[in-house]
Amino acid sequence: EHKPTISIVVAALKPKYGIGYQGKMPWRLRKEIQYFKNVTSKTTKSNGINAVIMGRKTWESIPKKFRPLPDRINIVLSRSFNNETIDDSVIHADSIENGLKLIKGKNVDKVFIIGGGEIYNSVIGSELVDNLLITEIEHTDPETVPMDTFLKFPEDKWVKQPKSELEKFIGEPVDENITEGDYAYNYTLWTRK
Ligand SMILES: NC(=O)C1=CN([C@@H]2O[C@H](COP(=O)(O)OP(=O)(O)OC[C@H]3O[C@@H](n4cnc5c(N)ncnc54)[C@H](OP(=O)(O)O)[C@@H]3O)[C@@H](O)[C@H]2O)C=CC1
Ligand SMILES: COc1ccc(Oc2cccc3nc(N)nc(N)c23)cc1
Repeated sequence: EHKPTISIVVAALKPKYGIGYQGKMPWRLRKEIQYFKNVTSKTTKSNGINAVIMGRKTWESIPKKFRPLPDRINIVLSRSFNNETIDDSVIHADSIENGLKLIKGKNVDKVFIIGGGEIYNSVIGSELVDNLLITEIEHTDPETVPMDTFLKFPEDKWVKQPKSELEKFIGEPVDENITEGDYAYNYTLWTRK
């Protein structure tokens, strides 16, 4: 069984890497949402499937009719969960390690940690995480964008890869310098130094 790569995938507003406000994302970037759906769903492994790992609060803020996120195994983390497989697409676990144990044998290709703030910041220091897929967002006046959740990642421990490496990881070309309203953003891949 090949060991799946584990990547954080997040959209963050520079320079403070803000990611949320009052339980929501402070922006709605249509092409960026498409990128997120495509990257986390696309698998190059024959009859493979990807898994997404999220915190209980992020799961609860997905409207019932839209969860689980389709075409991906959804692993939800809560300290009060027993480790159990709920159905073909949903797994409950009390840690990432225990969640990963429950997907063994399911032909999982890539694993993506999709939020939220507490999950990101509790795993970003862990050796478990191989890649950071950060959509780096810029704004004409970032201080005017309301934020209360920030990605705390040690920039000295990670190195931003060239776009060619990101495209290799995803398996297709990516746009650059995308603008939507007052936002401009680029997709990036970071690996450990
Ligand atoms: N910009 C972006 O790309 C994204 C931003 N976000 C933003 O993040 C915010 C939501 O994040 P947040 O409120 O922190 O909630 P999370 O989605 O991170 O969920 C937090 C819950 O996850 C569980 N949990 C956290 N750490 C662990 C751990 N180490 N082991 C087991 N369970 C754990 C706990 O559940 P319990 O309490 O049940 O024990 C905790 O209460 C929102 O603002 C959302 O918009 C979310 C996704 C993407
Ligand atoms: C409320 O549920 C969710 C909230 C956020 C979420 O993650 C995202 C949603 C939309 C776009 C996203 N873009 C990137 N780069 N990373 C994420 N994790 C995203 C996924 C589910």
